Amino acid sequence: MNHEVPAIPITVAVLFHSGFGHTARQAEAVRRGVERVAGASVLFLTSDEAQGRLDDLKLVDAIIFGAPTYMGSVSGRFKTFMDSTSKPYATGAWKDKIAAGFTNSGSKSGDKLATLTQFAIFAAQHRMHWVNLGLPSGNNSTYGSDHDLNRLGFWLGAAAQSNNDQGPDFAPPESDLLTAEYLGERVARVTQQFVRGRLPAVEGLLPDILESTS
Ligand SMILES: Cc1cc2nc3c(=O)[nH]c(=O)nc-3n(C[C@H](O)[C@H](O)[C@H](O)COP(=O)(O)O)c2cc1C
Repeated sequence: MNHEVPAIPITVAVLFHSGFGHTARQAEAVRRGVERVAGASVLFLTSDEAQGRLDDLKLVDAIIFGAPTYMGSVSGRFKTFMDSTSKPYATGAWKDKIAAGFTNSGSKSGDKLATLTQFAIFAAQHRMHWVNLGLPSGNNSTYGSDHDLNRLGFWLGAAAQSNNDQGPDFAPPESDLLTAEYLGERVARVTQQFVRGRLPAVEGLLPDILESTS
């Protein structure tokens, strides 16, 4: 029996800020990952645009948050967006949506974990379900390299690093963009599984699955 998740239509918002274009490259990679999944479409918004699109965000199934790490936290412009969401917070408009996050910074660590943690707490305050990166850490052995997926070794979300003297045409490197793509695809697949679980129309599938595993 085929256990592939059927192509359930879902919308995933990729919602990000980028001051100089590096995190925007990462956001585009997340978008490509989502779009690889049949049935998934993307609402691609900067955090400035998103402040005027809160009604549209009510309708999406998942939101992937992205920002550069500035001074050990999300950028100020992204925080302005966060603080503009008190209405969906109060009404529970994002409750039970899927959430995930990504960040990029100049240093290999750069305190990116603080930014990913900030996204996860923000999602929890909105009563969303956090999805982690789902990759083992790369580049942590004698046969590892900077070409590995998750070369920076984060689990909470996707991390990227852009050398401070390189523009967004050159940074972040391909491995970080592929890591971001992986996150986008993972979130889309998890979202489909979650949405499928709430669909009364597919209840009939359950006995088949139980039979084949018993
Ligand atoms: C105000 C400011 C604060 C920054 N703080 C950090 C930091 O805490 N850690 C770090 O590794 N890089 C830091 N950087 C470097 C940026 O994270 C890096 O240049 C990143 O690629 C910028 O992404 P963007 O082009 O999407 O804005 C900072 C840059 C700026 C402008």
